[in-house]
Amino acid sequence: MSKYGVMVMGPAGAGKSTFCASLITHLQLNRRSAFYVNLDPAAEHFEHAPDLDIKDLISLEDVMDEVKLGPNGGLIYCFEFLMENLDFLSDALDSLTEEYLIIFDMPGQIELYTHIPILPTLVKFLTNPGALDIRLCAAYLLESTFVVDRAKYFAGTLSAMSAMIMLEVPHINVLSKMDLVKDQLRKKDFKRFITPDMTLLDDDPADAAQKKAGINVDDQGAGPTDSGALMSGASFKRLNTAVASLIESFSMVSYLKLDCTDEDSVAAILSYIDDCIQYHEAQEPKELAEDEFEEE
Ligand SMILES: Nc1nc2c(ncn2[C@@H]2O[C@H](COP(=O)(O)OP(=O)(O)OP(=O)(O)O)[C@@H](O)[C@H]2O)c(=O)[nH]1
Ligand SMILES: [Mg+2]
Repeated sequence: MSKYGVMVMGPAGAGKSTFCASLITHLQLNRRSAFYVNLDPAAEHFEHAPDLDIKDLISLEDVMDEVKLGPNGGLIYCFEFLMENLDFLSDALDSLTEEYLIIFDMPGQIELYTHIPILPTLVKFLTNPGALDIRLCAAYLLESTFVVDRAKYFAGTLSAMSAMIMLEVPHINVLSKMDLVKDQLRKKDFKRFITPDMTLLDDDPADAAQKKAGINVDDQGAGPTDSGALMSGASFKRLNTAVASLIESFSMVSYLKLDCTDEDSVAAILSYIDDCIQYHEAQEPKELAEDEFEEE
């Protein structure tokens, strides 16, 4: 029997846990079952108590105390420990029926999504048809406030693309915290950021600010120290242009918009997730209880 799940990923503070909480609330309001798995060994506060918490297996605090690692090395240690104890996941998830949406709340350390092969192995284990057989969708969140800084936006998009290529499961990319940019950017202007392309660099507000400060951003021949600062000047612009061109040529990333304060927005993201994993196709028609039947 297939199971259904979504793995919520993205950089630190992107709004992953908030989205998981809004998603669970929305599922509950729509009489759907959620199973919330916290895989962040440092997470302390939850709006909905996790049904399964990695901290019951290993906590970052203990690792940092006992193995004397820092927070990032400690996180990698926790995940390596999880990979050696996968029964912790299979024991809890094995009995779930196809009615459930299993929600994995991931940590925000970016190295987990880019250059360490732990996540692909974990995803392979979760989706293996001979074992848990979870139809999994990855949801990669990026903060919508990043659009104000083009360099950040393209760097974030590159990390989303890297996660997409690495995981090989259906994937959606989401610009979170839309309520924070709604007033600054008109809908029409925001549309440009849904599909990243190089034209977004044409009117980079950072260029104007740098020109005002007397930094040369246009000199094609300028070297790496032309501006005196590493994150500005012509060479930095060339780097951004190269990254933007790479993203455009792959043409893999486009974004959905999410505002967790708006239930319709959460519902829209859920319907994309449902489509990706074909959740509805596996559901048995539900019989209504007598009082619900009368209500209908
Ligand atoms: N305005 C606004 N704030 C949000 C939204 N989503 C999350 N936040 C805030 O952003 C901060 C970080 O949110 P989290 O959900 O903890 O982010 P996270 O990605 O789980 O963070 P880590 O697990 O630490 O990587 C919190 O202060 C949230 O209240 C949103 O849709 N709108
Ligand atoms: Mg979190």
